[in-house]
Amino acid sequence: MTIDVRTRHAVHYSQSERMTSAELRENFVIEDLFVAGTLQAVYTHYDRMLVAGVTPTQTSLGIGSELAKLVGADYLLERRELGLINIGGSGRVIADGRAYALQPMDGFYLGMGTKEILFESDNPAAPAKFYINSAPAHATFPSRIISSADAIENNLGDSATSNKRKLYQYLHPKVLPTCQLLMGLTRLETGSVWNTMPAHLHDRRMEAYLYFEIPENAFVVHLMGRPAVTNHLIIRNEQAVLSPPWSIHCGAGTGAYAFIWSMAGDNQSFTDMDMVDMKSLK
Ligand SMILES: O=C[C@H](O)[C@@H](O)CC(=O)C(=O)O
Ligand SMILES: [Zn+2]
Repeated sequence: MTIDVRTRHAVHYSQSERMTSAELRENFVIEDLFVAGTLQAVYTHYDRMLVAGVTPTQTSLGIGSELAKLVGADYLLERRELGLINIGGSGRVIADGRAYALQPMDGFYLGMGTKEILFESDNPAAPAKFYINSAPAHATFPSRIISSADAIENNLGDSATSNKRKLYQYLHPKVLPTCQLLMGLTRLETGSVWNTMPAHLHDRRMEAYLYFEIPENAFVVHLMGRPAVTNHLIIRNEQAVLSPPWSIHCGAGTGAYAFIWSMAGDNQSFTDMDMVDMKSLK
């Protein structure tokens, strides 16, 4: 199958707090997003966010009728917008006949109304890996590349607390208008391992994390749950985590790593976070 589509239902914390590790993974971890020559899609009921990984090799891969059917439209972006960041080799997106070349770590926004979408890699041996998020939209904003240089750089954390990191805002109101989607990339500095510490909540926006640049034997311990009832998820390279509105989302790696965070929901204010008192974590 070159296109695989799965659905994830929204989960109440009273259920997740009783789950085994395997059940938590089935509901909150996406293990195989980047499978050579395929499009892997997960339709979540958190703000109807669609999370997908596209890894084109010899031939192009397109967003076709399976995803249109999934959202009950003539084509996926009939009433949706799409954002992506390329975490693989160079490649391109062809949108309604127009080609957009994307280097590693380049981002891309496709506005509502785009009908035909194809993905290609320059070199099948080092394929592009397009990490995609799509959310419902109400207006058409211009499609455009957000190069890694266009993203807004923020310096966060401190090496003394092992959380020194650079956070790049790609899909952000200061960079370009979108309906819902916010998207960016955070990279830990060597020797730092903690992301999003101290942790926060934002009940009005869901969030997804795609962890990458994790060496083979390394991993990230991602923390989820209500602050007083946390669970952990062991995350390997290029696995994603769905973060429900009621959940903290932070983690520590066995070394440095990077991740793409993205959000959809009621506002686009990146700084709208309810900080959690770290003394309350259990
Ligand atoms: O709501 C914002 C998100 O949780 C992330 O952007 C946080 C993050 O990447 C970090 O602190 O490193
Ligand atoms: Zn957050």
